[in-house]
Amino acid sequence: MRCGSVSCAALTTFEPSLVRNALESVELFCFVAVYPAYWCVLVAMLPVVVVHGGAGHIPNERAETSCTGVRAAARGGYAVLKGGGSAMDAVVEAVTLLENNPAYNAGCGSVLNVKGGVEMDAIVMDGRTLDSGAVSAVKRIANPVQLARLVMEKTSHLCLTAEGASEFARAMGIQEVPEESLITDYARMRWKKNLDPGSNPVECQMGKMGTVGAVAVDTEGNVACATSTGGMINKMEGRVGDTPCIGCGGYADNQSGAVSPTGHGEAIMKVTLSRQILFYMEQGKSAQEAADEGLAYMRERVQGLGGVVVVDPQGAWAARFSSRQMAWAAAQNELLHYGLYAGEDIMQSIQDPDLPHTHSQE
Ligand SMILES: NC(=O)C[C@H](N)C(=O)O
Repeated sequence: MRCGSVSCAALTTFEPSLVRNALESVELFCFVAVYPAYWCVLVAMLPVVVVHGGAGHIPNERAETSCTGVRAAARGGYAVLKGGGSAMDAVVEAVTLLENNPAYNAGCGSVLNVKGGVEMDAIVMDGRTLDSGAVSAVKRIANPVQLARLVMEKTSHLCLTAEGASEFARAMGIQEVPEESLITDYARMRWKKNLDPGSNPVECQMGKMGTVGAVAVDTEGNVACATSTGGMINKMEGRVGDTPCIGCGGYADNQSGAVSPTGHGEAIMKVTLSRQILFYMEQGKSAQEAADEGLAYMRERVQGLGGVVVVDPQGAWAARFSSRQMAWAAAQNELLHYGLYAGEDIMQSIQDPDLPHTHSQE
């Protein structure tokens, strides 16, 4: 398993927005002059965005594409944050980019249900207010994460499903797309393979997953999460997984942090993985420790595998998984970290990706 998590003990006593506002005053000018190290560390921690492209087994021929996509999504989310956007803006941007990328099981590229159709789930949550929005089993929508955000912002509900969600999308002016435009040759090939009497759908389900998600902290110290998925391959029609269920497929609270998970949805739901990890953080565990403990609990208690990206409000982050692989990327302090295999942490400059990449093993 791997993680990125920055130690910042001195920072935990500072409220980022207070410090930033005070910077305009002479007092803080003196403070920065006297304690430049504190200021440097604070500036280094926020903003941050961490994304994943699904836990599971990524075939060799798809590894590079998976890594390229998460790097692009982290860059996109980070650009939003650097431009003054909120954590919510950043996670929606990052997940939209991943939904539009056919390499992942979300939006275009979603896995097919047993009838060969696409039904998608998505959630967003805002750590400032605990507002959340989700959609489940939606069809013919290019970007379910954006629809989930509209559910949060424009309705008094937390989750809309199936036909009701489509009706709401139409009322919001979201164009439906042909179902075919969401289906890749790869998704169809896997669906067909799983219909073979000799196939092992359980093994396949535990294998190539590819749900996408993001967590972020903006310069104000606000956290948010977003997750989007086509679900589990050859699932029953109408199956709702963990993703749109608050506390399972994501959770964000400014008082503790934000989590976006991926993995076997039924297992994630049984242990309410996202909320459980934040509970561990509330008990004093770091993002990395809490992620590991949550994943270990899910493995021991319900034999579930998966992965998570986690942030705390100070900007410490973790990308951890109990599955064989998880494509992930994190952008912070003008550096992009990414990895796919256990223990991998490759770093490159955000501004200049052509500079040599640095490898560090845990
Ligand atoms: N790939 C995944 O992460 C699947 C998703 N958690 C689901 O069960 O719907």
